[in-house]
Amino acid sequence: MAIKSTLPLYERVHLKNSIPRAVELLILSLLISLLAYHLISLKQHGIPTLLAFLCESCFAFCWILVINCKWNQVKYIPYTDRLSKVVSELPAVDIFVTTADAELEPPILTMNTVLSLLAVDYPPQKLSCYLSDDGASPLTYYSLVETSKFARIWVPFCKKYEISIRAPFRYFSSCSKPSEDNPFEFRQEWKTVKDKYDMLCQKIEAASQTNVPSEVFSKVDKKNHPSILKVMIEEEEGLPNLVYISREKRPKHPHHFKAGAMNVLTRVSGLMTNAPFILNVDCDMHVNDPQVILRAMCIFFGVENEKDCAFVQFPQQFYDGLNDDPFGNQMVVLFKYMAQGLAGIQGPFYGGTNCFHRRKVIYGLLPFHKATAGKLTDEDLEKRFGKSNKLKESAEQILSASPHSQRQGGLSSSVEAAKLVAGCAYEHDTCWGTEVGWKYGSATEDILTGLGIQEKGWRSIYCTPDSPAFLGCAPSCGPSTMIQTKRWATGLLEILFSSRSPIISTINGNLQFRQCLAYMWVLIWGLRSIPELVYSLLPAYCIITHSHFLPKVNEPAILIPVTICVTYNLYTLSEYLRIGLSTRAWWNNQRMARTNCTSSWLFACFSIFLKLIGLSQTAFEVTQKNQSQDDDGDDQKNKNYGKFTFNESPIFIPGTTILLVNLTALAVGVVDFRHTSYDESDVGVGEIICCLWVVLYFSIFLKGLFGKGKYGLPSTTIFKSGVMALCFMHFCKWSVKT
Ligand SMILES: O=c1ccn([C@@H]2O[C@H](COP(=O)(O)OP(=O)(O)O[C@H]3O[C@H](CO)[C@@H](O)[C@H](O)[C@H]3O)[C@@H](O)[C@H]2O)c(=O)[nH]1
Ligand SMILES: [Mn+2]
Repeated sequence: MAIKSTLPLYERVHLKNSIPRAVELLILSLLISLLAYHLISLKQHGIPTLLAFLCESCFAFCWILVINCKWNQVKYIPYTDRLSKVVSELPAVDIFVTTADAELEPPILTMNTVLSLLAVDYPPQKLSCYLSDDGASPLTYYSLVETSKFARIWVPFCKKYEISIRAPFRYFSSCSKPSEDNPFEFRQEWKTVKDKYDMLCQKIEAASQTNVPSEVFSKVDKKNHPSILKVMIEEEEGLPNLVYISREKRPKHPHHFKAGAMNVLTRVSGLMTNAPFILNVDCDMHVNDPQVILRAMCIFFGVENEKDCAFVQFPQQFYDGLNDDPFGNQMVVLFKYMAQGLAGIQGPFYGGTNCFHRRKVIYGLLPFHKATAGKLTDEDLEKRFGKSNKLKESAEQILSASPHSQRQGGLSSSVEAAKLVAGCAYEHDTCWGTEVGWKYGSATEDILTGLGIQEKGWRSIYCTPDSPAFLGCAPSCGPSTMIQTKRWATGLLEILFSSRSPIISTINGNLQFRQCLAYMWVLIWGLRSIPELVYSLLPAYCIITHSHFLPKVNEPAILIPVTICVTYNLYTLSEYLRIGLSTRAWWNNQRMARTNCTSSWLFACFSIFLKLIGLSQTAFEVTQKNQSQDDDGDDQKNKNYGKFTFNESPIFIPGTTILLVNLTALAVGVVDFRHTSYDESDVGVGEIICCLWVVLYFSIFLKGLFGKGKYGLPSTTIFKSGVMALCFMHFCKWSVKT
């Protein structure tokens, strides 16, 4: 028995990566040689070389950050079968789901997420699921009422037959009919459950067409309403608790978007169930692996030192992803190598969803303080957590790590107190949003909150079971992809330029130096747009002005950029091929990376600039979540499957401009080439090839020039870009004269 209990609950495996490391260092040394070459030839070539030198210095710096992130690849493997031998009683877990807009986030998706959570393999009496609805939508409310009824047959069905997929829409689409080999009883029940699920879908669909009748929602304005709170399932045999919350909103009070919603969820659940662990997911992220909570518990209970695991982050993966990831938003490679590398430093960043937290960490506990409550007076508690006595009590319980005492009365008895802590004035003069809970001040509240945890010295753990733990949807058209990446880059810059930047945390706090570099890698996304923009115009500039930034083809130094280009592309390609992705996916992602960088990230820079000079505020634009691409006919659909779409947004101007400039430069280059013999020509072959390469990278826009409808660039965008391109040409001419 003694032997059994010493079996570890998880294993930490170092993955061998000597070859990638060697290639990374090779690329770095080549970059340094290129810089040296530019430095030497600075006098001879002037401005273009200087610009190239500056841009390449930025690229080299980013590359160092990348190498740092990827250096130690680590994987965690939890052993759920050992859990019951080590942990006699599983702890309670409060689950938070956030939704904000019933149109962009169809309630049926949210309901599937909720159902998949209610049906996980974990003692149901230990689970409570809280849905926060920032849209205060009667439809979402109604859907949840109906879902709670359906849950009463769905959950027992899943458990009885050990159904492997517990989001009904995924289950029924993967299994359209049980085979005849199944027992009669199962087939019968399957039919009933399927009929009930279809009915649920129909009801929600019908309700979305009409105004939903509801006594709770008479005259609710979603931007101006009191807290709405309803316990839908309470301590029922075999079912977790289920609670609906729509926090109070008033026009004059900032609501802090998702972070605000998370803090309300934390307080309300603190009053009602106060579980020591919290799982949070976005409304589109359903559970794909029913054992996921058990896996997380293996890690929480398996770590020798609590400090090593503030939170357990699972990767974001997506279902029904378009083939070969045309929009570059499935981020498979990113999650694989980057997050796995972070796992080898101080742990992964918090990703905002698919993450298990310790409640006490969210409450701001320091890792080396096992319990602080002894030292906290009532006044301290009030300053941190606000006026609610019940909340103060519950927080004290969490911070003092006193054994979980039985709640007085059920959830329903806390409804009034809970409405109070869900009020928009509750956080006044408290630490919510600063030292307690999810942090305010960035559109990427996840990174900011995770940084706040890690700077205290906590570590985190990245868990990647073979079958995806959670699955969600990725944006399915051009504009929403761009808006999402713009929001991320904006939020990240907000952190970089705030007093909470990781540099300060490393100097004053307990953030490890290498972790700080890792944060820098992600925080500077927006800034990278500037050197990339310059670099994508540089070859064109050189061709038009008959200057050079690359060595001539007959100089031996030309081998440096050529080798960088070949090695870098083979290296990134191998990352895709090693995990079974296609060459096409690699190319699509490279292309999107350039597009995102010079468009969305550039706009992020603009919006941060406007914010810094006090002209505007940043907001959280919710991503559209439905997979159906469009309402065109079926044939049409197949032909346009995965094709990039555009709209009037100015975000498409930089990409179009870059394309137009490079096309013009190519034309100029070809003409020049034909009018002069090779030897006397100033046109650099290297520059021409670069121009071509840029055109290939921006081929999305090339297609957009000729596309029809939403697959084409709007004529106003083309016109504006044309004007910008002309200005650039003018600038080139002017710069030669002076
Ligand atoms: O005012 C708001 C805005 C958003 N949300 C919710 O926040 C979640 C994430 O929003 P989404 O539009 O899906 O953004 P994504 O860019 O897909 O989200 C990623 O990036 C966010 C940070 O930018 C993280 O918070 C998310 O967890 C992460 O999945 C969704 O459940 C929303 O319902 C709210 O509850 N209230
Ligand atoms: Mn999302």
